Amino acid sequence: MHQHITIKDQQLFIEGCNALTLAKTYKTPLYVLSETTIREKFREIRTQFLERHPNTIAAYASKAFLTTAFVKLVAQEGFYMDVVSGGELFTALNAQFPMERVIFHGNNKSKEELEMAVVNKVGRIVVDNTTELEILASIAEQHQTQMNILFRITPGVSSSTHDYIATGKKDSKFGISLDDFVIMPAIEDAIKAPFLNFLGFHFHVGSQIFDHNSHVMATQIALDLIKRVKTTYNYDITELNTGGGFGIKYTDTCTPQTIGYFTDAIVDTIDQYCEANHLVRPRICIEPGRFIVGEAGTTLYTIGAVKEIKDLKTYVAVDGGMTDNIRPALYQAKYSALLANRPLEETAGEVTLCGKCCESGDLLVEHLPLPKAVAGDVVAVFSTGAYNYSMASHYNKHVIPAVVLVSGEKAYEIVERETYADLIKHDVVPPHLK
Ligand SMILES: Cc1ncc(COP(=O)(O)O)c(C=O)c1O
Ligand SMILES: N[C@@H](CCCC[NH3+])C(=O)O
Repeated sequence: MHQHITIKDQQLFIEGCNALTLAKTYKTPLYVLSETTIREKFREIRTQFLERHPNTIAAYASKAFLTTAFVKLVAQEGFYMDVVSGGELFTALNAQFPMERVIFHGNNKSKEELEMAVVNKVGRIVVDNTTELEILASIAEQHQTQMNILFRITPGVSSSTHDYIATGKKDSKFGISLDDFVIMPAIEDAIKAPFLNFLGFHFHVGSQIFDHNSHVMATQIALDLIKRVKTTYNYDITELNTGGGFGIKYTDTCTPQTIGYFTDAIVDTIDQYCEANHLVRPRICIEPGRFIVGEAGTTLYTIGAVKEIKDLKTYVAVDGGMTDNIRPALYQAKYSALLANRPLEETAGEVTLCGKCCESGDLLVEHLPLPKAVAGDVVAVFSTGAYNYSMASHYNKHVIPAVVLVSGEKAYEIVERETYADLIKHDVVPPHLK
């Protein structure tokens, strides 16, 4: 398992913190994040990408996991931040994240969101479609504010991942189509717009990818476009954002690569093409989310009901489920898990780890080898740092669990567990029902 997970005296530790003590102190379900692992991922990106190649920037894709403390951590690490909504932008603003380091994405940004981005002078807006281009040009003009923009393009490449997290295919809802009659007039409009500073292009081919081929193919397509912009408009593209998507380890079947495996291939492709075609080598940006925070997360649950169906299967139910981790239900995502109180005990067979929501599909791990589990046991599910807390829901009026950041032997609660009162605080009763 991951470096920050160890077993001492038959007990599971996350960094220097005993998982059972965390579960007892903060209650379960509980999201636990290893700060050391997160910082190690930032360091890997720095040494293998930012410091290895000139004129590069890296942004953290905040959709993977975002809280105020996390914004502070990203700021401290000196990274940029990708936001995709007014809510994510607000979280960054409220935590005093430097706005010039914000990259604002989204396939359907509202006028209000675009206005918020302009008023707060975010560093870059990634324009997703021509409607947005028109609206943004007029908002920037109204506010007499010069805005840096990129175009998200749909490179038309497929990547080997789940369909729902593949975003680079031609039929994707994201990005501007590369059909000539769509992209070329849009580029011309962007170059001419008095309050827009057109930097270049962005693509994102998908998520949880282990092979650099789709990134390289999309890079080549973007480079051909950069060359066309130069020959058609004599305009130098100065930035190319190649997105995120770098895969992590959920189970032993995953084969994650270093960040350098991806970025070396991307940078080499760009360097060679630009040299051969006498183009200005654009600044290269990446924006990983899962890679930075995914492996750092562990979710702790307490086991309740155990249902053995003779000769069929055994359900082991925990006190959370699809409300804190929707990924198995949404993408058939696989996870690995251990009993935190008896991590070394021999397995008694395979079980289905399920949640407590009123859905048959509320399963966390199928075919999980586990010792004989009983009520009160604590189970740890690994690699839950990305797209778990950020995709949590209130289905069945479950409260969203607390998040604890551990660093060595210290544990810091960075999100408090919700209360039942939180669940109804926005309810309004009209007069005739009072
Ligand atoms: C535009 C964009 N950038 C970055 C990411 C981050 O992806 P990942 O968490 O797979 O690195 C996503 C999400 O898939 C995205 O849509
Ligand atoms: N939410 C997805 C990742 C983002 C996909 C689209 N940008 C996941 O859990 O894998």
